[in-house]
Amino acid sequence: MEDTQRVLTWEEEEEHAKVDVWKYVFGFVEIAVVKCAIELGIAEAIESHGSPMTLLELSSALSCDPSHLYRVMRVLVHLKLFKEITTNQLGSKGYAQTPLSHRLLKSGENSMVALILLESSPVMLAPWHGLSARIRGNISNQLFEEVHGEDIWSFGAANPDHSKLLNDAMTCDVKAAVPAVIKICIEVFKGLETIVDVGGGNGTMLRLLVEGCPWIRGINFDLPHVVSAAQDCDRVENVGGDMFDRVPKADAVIIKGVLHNWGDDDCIRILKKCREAVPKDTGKVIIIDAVIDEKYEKEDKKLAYLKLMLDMVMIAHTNKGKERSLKEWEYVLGGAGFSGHTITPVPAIQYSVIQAFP
Ligand SMILES: C[S@@+](CC[C@H](N)C(=O)[O-])C[C@H]1O[C@@H](n2cnc3c(N)ncnc32)[C@H](O)[C@@H]1O
Repeated sequence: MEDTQRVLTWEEEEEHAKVDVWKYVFGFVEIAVVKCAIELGIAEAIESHGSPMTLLELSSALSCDPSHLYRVMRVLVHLKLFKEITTNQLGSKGYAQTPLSHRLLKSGENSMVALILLESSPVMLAPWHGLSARIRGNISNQLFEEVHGEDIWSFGAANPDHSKLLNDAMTCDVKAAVPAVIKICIEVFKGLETIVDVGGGNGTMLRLLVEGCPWIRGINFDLPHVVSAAQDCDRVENVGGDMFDRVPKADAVIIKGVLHNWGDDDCIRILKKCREAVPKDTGKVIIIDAVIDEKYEKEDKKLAYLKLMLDMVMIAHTNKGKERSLKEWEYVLGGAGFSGHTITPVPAIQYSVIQAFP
């Protein structure tokens, strides 16, 4: 995509830098204020009120001190999470929802609450303090393990509340991604009678998939402690196990947001198990993950940045996980013995659909 913006002079950049650097001083404040909004239930209060709320209405509904709430709302309005609109001819103002604040509702198809609460939890924030030590190689363990004494999946097995938050957080992402995938890639699922979702978490992806493609039956496959808390759903069977040992057989495997948690060697091991689980002549493995466009040619800048942030998250929270470029995907797919693949970027989200053929 051609960049039509004029290149700034050093002096102009210097002027911007004076203000821009504060983003790195107080960047965490945005997350803290959004977390505060979620915990106070601001979006719920305005939603159940049914129309814009004045400061006094909102502070009384939330049992908050109006002067403090006013300051929080001033930031949230500045961030365009909520908007302040004139509600009558006398010029009274009220706070109203936006598409972003709808994502701060605890329930609902667009909710991102669990994901925000997970990533801003003390458990997930703690490893970030060791990022430079990890990059220098002063910490050989994964950062998460260094801080919590075990990897993220064992930690989840021992801490059911954290495991639930993690699975609920993944559900937020699935609800945003799967309808977009089905819309652009319905052909991928035609002709499949059975599909196994490897690392399928609480089964939300398969629920949405069998709803969108009613000809499919699914197997939700994940670690035993994860599937034991999975939801029951018609035409979906929950199976516990370890993807490094075996993957249940089906016409196709789908695997979303799992391979980026692992280094190349582990990825190849997982992909080999996936390849062995599907018929050699008609089967396929459908990978839903990010593909980093290293040339930044055709990409939306916000999505490109999101993928780079996700890549940092992989360093903080996994051992050798990473977001992969096209070449890196080709390497692991080739290493796992696939004969060919196609890649379809899904518009407006960070993922591509990679179909790999045995
Ligand atoms: C980042 S989550 C992705 C969940 C879901 N696919 C999604 O996209 O929302 C990774 C999943 O891999 C599962 N997992 C980790 N190790 C596993 C293993 N050895 N065998 C099966 N599943 C595993 C985790 O329990 C978790 O549900």
